[in-house]
Amino acid sequence: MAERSDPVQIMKQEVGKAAAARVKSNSIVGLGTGSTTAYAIEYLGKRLQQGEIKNIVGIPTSFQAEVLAKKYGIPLTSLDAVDKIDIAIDGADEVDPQKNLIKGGGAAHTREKVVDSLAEEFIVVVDGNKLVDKLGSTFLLPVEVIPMAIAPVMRSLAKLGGKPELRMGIKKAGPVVTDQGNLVVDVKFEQIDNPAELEKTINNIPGVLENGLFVGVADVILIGEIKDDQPVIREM
Ligand SMILES: O=C[C@H](O)[C@H](O)[C@H](O)COP(=O)(O)O
Repeated sequence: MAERSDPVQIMKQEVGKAAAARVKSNSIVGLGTGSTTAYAIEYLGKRLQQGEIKNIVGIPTSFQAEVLAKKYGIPLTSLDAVDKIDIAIDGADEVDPQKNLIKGGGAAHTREKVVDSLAEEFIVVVDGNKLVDKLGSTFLLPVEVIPMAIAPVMRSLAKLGGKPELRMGIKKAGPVVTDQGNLVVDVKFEQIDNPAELEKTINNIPGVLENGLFVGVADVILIGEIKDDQPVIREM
């Protein structure tokens, strides 16, 4: 994990902690992916181990979430074994004033959308740098694509006005491969004026599994900020 004295890490840690503090005993918890949610998983595990809460089971949204849940002692289950998710905690790459999101910076948005959409309460944890007036202003839109369709899907995304780029691995030669064995295309759109429409349009391209627009899914946004050198949590 990154150095916790770094202001961004402090914001992520505090907001992760604040979200974990909202989980009640006897809950089925969707466990998101990414560096901010990692703190929430850590603190949730600590609350469970310290007996502050009991009878929690997690549904991981990625291999990363599964590994962290095991590390911090959170029992896991799957969607086959439950008929509801009480609360999900997950990060985001961008958040607009209507609580719409871009997710998928860690290539986990497909499973995240399944789990986060099923949750009765979906809490998003972000540091203040993730807030934008319009989605797409700072972050490329991730799209998960089945490998045999990569060329036609990239052409279709370009026809929609986007600039698609195949996401390449770091410390791995070749492209990023998702937990489902697919590829990720990151698309730059000049403006995303209608996220709901774009989400559906992209998902209608044959070969696209899911894109990172989360429209009308988030219930609460918890924002970690630093004010007067102190971390503060704001709710939207
Ligand atoms: O695929 C990854 C997820 O959507 C993450 O939740 C998102 O990228 C935010 O991650 P982080 O908290 O590391 O900025």
